[in-house]
Amino acid sequence: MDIRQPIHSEHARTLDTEGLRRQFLVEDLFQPDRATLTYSQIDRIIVGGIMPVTQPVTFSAELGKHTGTDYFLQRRELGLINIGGAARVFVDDTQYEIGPREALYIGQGAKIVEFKSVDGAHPAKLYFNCAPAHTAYPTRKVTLAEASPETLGAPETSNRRTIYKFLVPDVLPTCQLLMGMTQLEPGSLWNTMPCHQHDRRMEVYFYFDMKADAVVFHMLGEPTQTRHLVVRNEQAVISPSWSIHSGVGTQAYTFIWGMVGENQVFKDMDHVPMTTLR
Ligand SMILES: O=C[C@H](O)[C@@H](O)CC(=O)C(=O)O
Ligand SMILES: [Zn+2]
Repeated sequence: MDIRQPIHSEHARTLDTEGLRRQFLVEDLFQPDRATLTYSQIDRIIVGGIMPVTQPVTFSAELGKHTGTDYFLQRRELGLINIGGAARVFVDDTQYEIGPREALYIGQGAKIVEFKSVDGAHPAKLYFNCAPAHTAYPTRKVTLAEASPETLGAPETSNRRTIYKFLVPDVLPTCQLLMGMTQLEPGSLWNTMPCHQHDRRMEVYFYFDMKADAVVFHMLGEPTQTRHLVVRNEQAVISPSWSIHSGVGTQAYTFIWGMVGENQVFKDMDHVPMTTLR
């Protein structure tokens, strides 16, 4: 488990490229036959990836040591979106078929969780966010069609994109986790500009669908103290509540966003006027 401490905005201002990457960037999310986990002490979100190739993957009993519980999800909920080949997920006594671009919400208290690829030659890639939870809401699969798609932006501003809201209160109840996927149209490069903050929630962006030589310049920092990270395919960025989160790619890309914190109101954003940015 990679542990990331919370970070004050005044500290973040002083960092160079390597320092910013160490604090905010999550790399190597998908490793064969194991789960990778990055634990941020900001709202205690865990960001990770699971890629079963030759054998099933489970959450090891040792994870309970990190969470101080008998088993990993005893006091946590988990949301995942599959960006790879078809997956089969076992949650206690139930089996779920999670196809490409489908999501699964696993409610608090799930004891035995196992992840398999249907075909190891086209392995599943399960990107997940996991957060502390206070009650057990039902485990449920959510398809792309159920994710209430919303298309925003325009070709003139290079930000035409569709937001699929998978885990939001309109679709299903969760304790605090919100998750969705935003897909850019070919030729569109910008996400989330004009940008925003939400003091009440932290957020994590995970970029994918990118060629090996493509990059996204991900913008972070306070609106008057912006910085950037060069992000490559299948890497994630942790965004504290005080930070903007927006990006521009060298080609179109897709990203998964996940939020935890005070409320679950997707539209509750503090929009940053373009004239404020520095
Ligand atoms: O708080 C909401 C999140 O930042 C994202 O949903 C924004 C996003 O997907 C986009 O504008 O493309
Ligand atoms: Zn946001």
